Amino acid sequence: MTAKIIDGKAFAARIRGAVACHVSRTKAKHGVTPGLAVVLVGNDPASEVYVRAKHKQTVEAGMNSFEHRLPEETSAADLLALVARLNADDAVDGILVQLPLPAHIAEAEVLAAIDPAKDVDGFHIHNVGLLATGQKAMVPCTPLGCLMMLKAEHGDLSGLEAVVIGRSNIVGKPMAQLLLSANATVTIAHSRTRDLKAVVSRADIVVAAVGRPNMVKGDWIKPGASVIDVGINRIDAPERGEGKTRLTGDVDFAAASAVAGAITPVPGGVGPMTIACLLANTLTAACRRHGLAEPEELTA
Ligand SMILES: Nc1nc2c(c(=O)[nH]1)N[C@@H](CN(C=O)c1ccc(C(=O)N[C@@H](CCC(=O)O)C(=O)O)cc1)CN2
Repeated sequence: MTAKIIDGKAFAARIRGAVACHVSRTKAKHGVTPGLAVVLVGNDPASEVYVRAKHKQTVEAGMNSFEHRLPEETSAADLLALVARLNADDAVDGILVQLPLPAHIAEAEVLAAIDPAKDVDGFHIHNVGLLATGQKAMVPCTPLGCLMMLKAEHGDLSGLEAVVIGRSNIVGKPMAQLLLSANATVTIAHSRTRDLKAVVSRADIVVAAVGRPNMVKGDWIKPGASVIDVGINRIDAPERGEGKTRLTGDVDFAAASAVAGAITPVPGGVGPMTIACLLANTLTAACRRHGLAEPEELTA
């Protein structure tokens, strides 16, 4: 079997289009322009790229973008003071603090300071709890994007065997909760899982989010399974010239795509969905804050 390649770039473009449509309606009918505030502390080059892309795509969707760039040496107190101002700012519907933060700032304390209603990352413990108990929450962007792709592939996920490899708070755990809410039978595998190959090979859905290049082998995949590769690993690429690098996922793409039914590539798979879902979450947060109908097709 040769797998269908799930085109995350095209999927994300469709979501951004749907967000833009909703935004133009909320502006015209209700005079509400959703606003997203993104906070970047320091100069991490990858974070710079993501924050620039967030600003551009937010503006393209017709929303207000408020960018806050703070120096590396910013104190936790100053960052918390900015978060408090954004919480109180009525023009701001969504707040995102770009991760990772510099080592001297405790991430958990900053995430806990964000108003849960504006927590478009879905990382606040309040939203984590709502998601875990099957209630309406702000859902983390990357798992939300993965769920959208899986629903587009399968329709109903009821009864399917899903294996999530990785137990991070940002991807693995919320992904498992979403799959469970969609009535899949869910296993979370991790670094201590015994016989990972056996666990993965019974899955109809594999979500790999471990951050280890090409860890999931082609002969682990059940024929016809859907494989969602969340890993974005930069590795050396001497074949491209001296000192060159390239991105690769957590899955051995060439081998897995000969067996799977559908698979996401890296780059161009899950990555672009993360920002598209951030825009969707910002619109959802704005609708909830202003008592407007939510864009059902853009939520979990
Ligand atoms: N507060 C947050 N911080 C971080 C998150 C997050 O969801 N919230 N996720 C990641 C970074 N990220 C968005 O912030 C992100 C990562 C990757 C992509 C993406 O489109 N990747 C492309 C490849 C890009 C490249 O060439 O480098 C792809 O996979 O095709 C978008 C957003 C960590 N921090």
